[in-house]
Amino acid sequence: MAGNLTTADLDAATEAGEIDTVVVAFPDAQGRLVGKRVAARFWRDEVRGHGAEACNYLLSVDVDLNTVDGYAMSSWDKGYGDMLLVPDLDTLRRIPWQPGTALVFADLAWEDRERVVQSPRGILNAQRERLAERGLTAYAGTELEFIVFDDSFRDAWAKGYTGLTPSTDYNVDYNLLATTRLEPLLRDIRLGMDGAGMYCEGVKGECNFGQQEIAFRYAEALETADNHTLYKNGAKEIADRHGKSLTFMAKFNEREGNSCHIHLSVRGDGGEAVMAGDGEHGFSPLMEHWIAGILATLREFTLLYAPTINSYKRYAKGSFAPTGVAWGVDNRTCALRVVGHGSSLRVENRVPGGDVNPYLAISAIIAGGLHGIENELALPAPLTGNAYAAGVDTLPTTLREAARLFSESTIARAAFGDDVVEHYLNQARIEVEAYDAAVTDWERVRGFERL
Ligand SMILES: NC(=O)CC[C@H](N)C(=O)O
Repeated sequence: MAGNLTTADLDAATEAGEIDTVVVAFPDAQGRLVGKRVAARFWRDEVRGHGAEACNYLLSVDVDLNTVDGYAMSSWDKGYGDMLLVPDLDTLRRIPWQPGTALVFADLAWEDRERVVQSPRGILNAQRERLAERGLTAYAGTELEFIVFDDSFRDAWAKGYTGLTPSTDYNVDYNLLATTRLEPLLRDIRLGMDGAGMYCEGVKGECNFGQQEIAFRYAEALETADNHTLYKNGAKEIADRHGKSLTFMAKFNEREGNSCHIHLSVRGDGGEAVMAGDGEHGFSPLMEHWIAGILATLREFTLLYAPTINSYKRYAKGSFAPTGVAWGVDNRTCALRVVGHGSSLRVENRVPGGDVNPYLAISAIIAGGLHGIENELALPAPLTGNAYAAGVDTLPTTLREAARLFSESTIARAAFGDDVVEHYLNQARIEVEAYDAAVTDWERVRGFERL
């Protein structure tokens, strides 16, 4: 079970007055946690059995919750009606950093209980089902980096996010001195997440000023995506209480960006390892096809790994973020880095940044891997040495290019369906148009006096 509360536990905690609020949550199209807080007695009497409702515009608004055109599932013409939030009771958990609170994830359905296919959980469930048809299960771990600032979120907003003070004054990769100053916050986040049913492995400093990475143990793919979403929300809530702010944006400044490397392996129905074998590098044929499929779809699926304008700023040579389509064995310059042995053998996909929607990125990895298996794709030779200088195909360098590649992908349409492809193409189109219309600080600094 993914959460740490049974419905009976929750009823008992409600009866004892320990829990009074249940958050009914789901990831939106940007991968943000949204939903409602309901009274625990109302949860017990109504929501647990019948679900709750939310406006269907929540999957088709921009970051700022503006209603925007072009979405088939929801529009002014369709009246912006409701979707049903169907609680996934396996995800029920305590939220220790909020008093008297529990949380449950919900799947999104229409009134007739049909899946909302464009919903991130729905998309991942569809890919999990494709794997299950082959007797396979995916296990994933997501490694989110973030930067901590001494400014509160509200002060940072008021300053337009300029002139912020990072919580350390220098590169803190593996640092155990300056990062100690952050321990009260980092420890609260780690213990909070443990109390919400996650297995926190630890924290380490990273290269940018104030940059950190908290690691969690891998879990079944849906559980990991849910935990990732809750953790991002919770880390910000806990930072807020400490009067600090933190960001997962892919590239905050011109130094190192925030990655979200995704480690993923598949196993058989009985939990047995299927990726290790007698082939070259200790791979099974399935593993060879799997990597080949992820590699072959890397460019056309980049939209699902890198969903914002900002995502593409991270792909800088020599930054530890990838720029080229290559795989290697324990090679951090490659987009795909193979690590582990035996049952821990896995592919680390280094393309996603901290702004990724994990449900979509994990779905892309599974769909890519299945494409490789179904077509028995041959694995190219691994890249040894510096992938930045290897002259390999490059990842798309803009959201516009990634959207074009995704729109032309017959593999994406076969794997996800046209409804899903069109939905996320529209999201990209809206984002590109908003960016094209914005005049930025960079332009003013270059042009105001000197041009
Ligand atoms: N730990 C690392 O490999 C650093 C990753 C780097 N911060 C990125 O954005 O990809």
